[in-house]
Amino acid sequence: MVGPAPPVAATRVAVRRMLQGIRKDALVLVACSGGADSLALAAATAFVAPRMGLRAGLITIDHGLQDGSDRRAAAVAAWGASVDLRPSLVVPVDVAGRLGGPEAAAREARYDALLDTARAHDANSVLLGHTRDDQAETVLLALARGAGPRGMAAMPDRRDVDGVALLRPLLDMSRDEARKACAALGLEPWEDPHNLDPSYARSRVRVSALPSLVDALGPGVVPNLARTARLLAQDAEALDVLAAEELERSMLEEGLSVAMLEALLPALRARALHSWALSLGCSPAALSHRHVSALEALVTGWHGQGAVHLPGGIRAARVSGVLRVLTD
Ligand SMILES: Nc1ncnc2c1ncn2[C@@H]1O[C@H](COP(=O)(O)OP(=O)(O)OP(=O)(O)O)[C@@H](O)[C@H]1O
Repeated sequence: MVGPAPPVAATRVAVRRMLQGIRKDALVLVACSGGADSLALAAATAFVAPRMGLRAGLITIDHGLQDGSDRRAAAVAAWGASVDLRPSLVVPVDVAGRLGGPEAAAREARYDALLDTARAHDANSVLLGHTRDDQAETVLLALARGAGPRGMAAMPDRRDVDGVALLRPLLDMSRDEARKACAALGLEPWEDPHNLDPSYARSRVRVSALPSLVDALGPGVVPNLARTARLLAQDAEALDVLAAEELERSMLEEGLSVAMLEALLPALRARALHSWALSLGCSPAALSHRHVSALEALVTGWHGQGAVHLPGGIRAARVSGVLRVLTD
């Protein structure tokens, strides 16, 4: 008997590994845009899940940003149903009115919709098709933007958000393998025109910056960037735990103790202030390192007495030795 083509087998092994340990009675949803990565992922899940006694469905988000996006989403969902991924759902989202740039807004709307839909269908996990190439691109982009270790830290292969696990089985695979898996299965992935549109920084990284680095330094660049991202994620996790403890210690009834924050190592201080801003209700997509730097300047006294404007109309100021939110 002839087995599946190697890239198809690799996607199935990756999905099987990820799904081990998933509760049998719950539903698994594959987030599928119709692109090569998530199509290969969905095909592997359709094959593997029933053999593991799991129920698997598909969800495709219609961001409504391109003409015909509703028809494409319907076609993806129809394909899902045809391979017995059920339910196979189209979920439209409203990207307008979200904070941040268009990419960040679409991402935030997408994740909200994925998590809400998972909860509504009693799914305990959502599978995402990110690959090693996505990791490498993210690191490079974050490096170029000066985002710091937090921005360069790898996407984890598992993240739990209020009872729903976001799982990324293909993180050790390349995009090329995903494409080959689709080709071997006779699937025709959709090419998102945004992925090639040079007005998006991520597209420029994907189409020219990363390939130039590979040309100059060899193919090891992509896995090495992905490895860097994993190492940074480990460091970031450790620092986040320490920063959370320091933030708690700095919390006084009237606000955050400036003296306590001032005594912290800069890496912990920046993280503690970032978490504080999030706890005030700032959207993660809109909160940038500039906001955190401005808060740090307040703490270290470089900002004078003025208030710092945070996303969402929140104003923070240093008043009598504490940082606190100003209300109008
Ligand atoms: N419109 C969508 N509907 C459902 N899931 C999506 C959608 N867009 C992205 N995703 C999920 O998020 C993952 C990452 O998407 P992103 O757009 O960052 O990467 P991509 O390389 O273009 O992915 P793909 O080739 O799978 O579309 C996808 O693999 C998929 O699991």
